[in-house]
Amino acid sequence: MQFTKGHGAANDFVILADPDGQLALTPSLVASLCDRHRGIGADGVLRVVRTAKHPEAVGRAADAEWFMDYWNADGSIAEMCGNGVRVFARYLAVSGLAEGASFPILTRAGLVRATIDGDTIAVDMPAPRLGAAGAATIVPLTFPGTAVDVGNPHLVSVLPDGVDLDSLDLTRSPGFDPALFPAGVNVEFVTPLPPLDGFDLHVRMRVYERGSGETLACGSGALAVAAVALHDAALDAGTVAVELLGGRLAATRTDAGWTLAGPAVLVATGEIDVSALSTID
Ligand SMILES: N[C@H](CCC[C@H](N)C(=O)O)C(=O)O
Repeated sequence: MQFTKGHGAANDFVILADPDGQLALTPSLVASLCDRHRGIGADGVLRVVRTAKHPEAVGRAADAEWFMDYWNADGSIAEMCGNGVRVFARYLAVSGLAEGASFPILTRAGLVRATIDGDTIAVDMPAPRLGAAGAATIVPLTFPGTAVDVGNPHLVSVLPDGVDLDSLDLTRSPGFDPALFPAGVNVEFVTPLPPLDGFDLHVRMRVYERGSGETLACGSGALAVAAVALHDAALDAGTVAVELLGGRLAATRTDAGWTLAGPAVLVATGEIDVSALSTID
């Protein structure tokens, strides 16, 4: 089976071209592909399938030719992946499956439009919906967090003064109330940075992703963090520079909606011997 490897700000993905939806992807196969020692290694899998050929997307073919079937590294499925859909767009453009610099892509969280500008790919994203500030507490850190829905669930905690982002142990999932997030949640920790020319706000974040653990970048998480930062600054529009371990993403709100922009690059292609993948059950 052919694959392509790509990443957006070091949030990396195995891309599987499956235009007719023939691949029998399973949680076990996805987890094996994402295994960084026994498989290819990635934070997730992007399956490229024609909208008309995916059972979850039937009827939407008129909106977009391609559907992003996103899977987390543990084999779970997620509704949205902001870095993934940007890498997906790069793949469509490079492989000639999409024409022009701007085109629609269907995701489980709805339709997004990707716009390619050299090394940068921007996507319009679902408008983040904020829950009540402080309604969710991250334990045992006991930091208050704000739930943010970006099509997928996020819990954003602005660190108290004096708490160093690098001091957080994100080798395991931060605790949260499962009653608040029955399907799990991506947890972001954010701290302000000094102003940066060309941006209204400047922050730094780390993230423990649902289904993938700590990743070097999270696009939907950057949008969730930007939404909380703009809200806390009483700004109803603006561009937030979000520094992540893997690089910088820009999250912008205008009265037309929200966009996420940053690098998206394809680094390799190869052949998978599926029979040699140890299934991780
Ligand atoms: N782990 C996330 C999906 C990937 C999100 C992230 N990689 C991004 O770029 O948005 C979830 O289960 O909702």
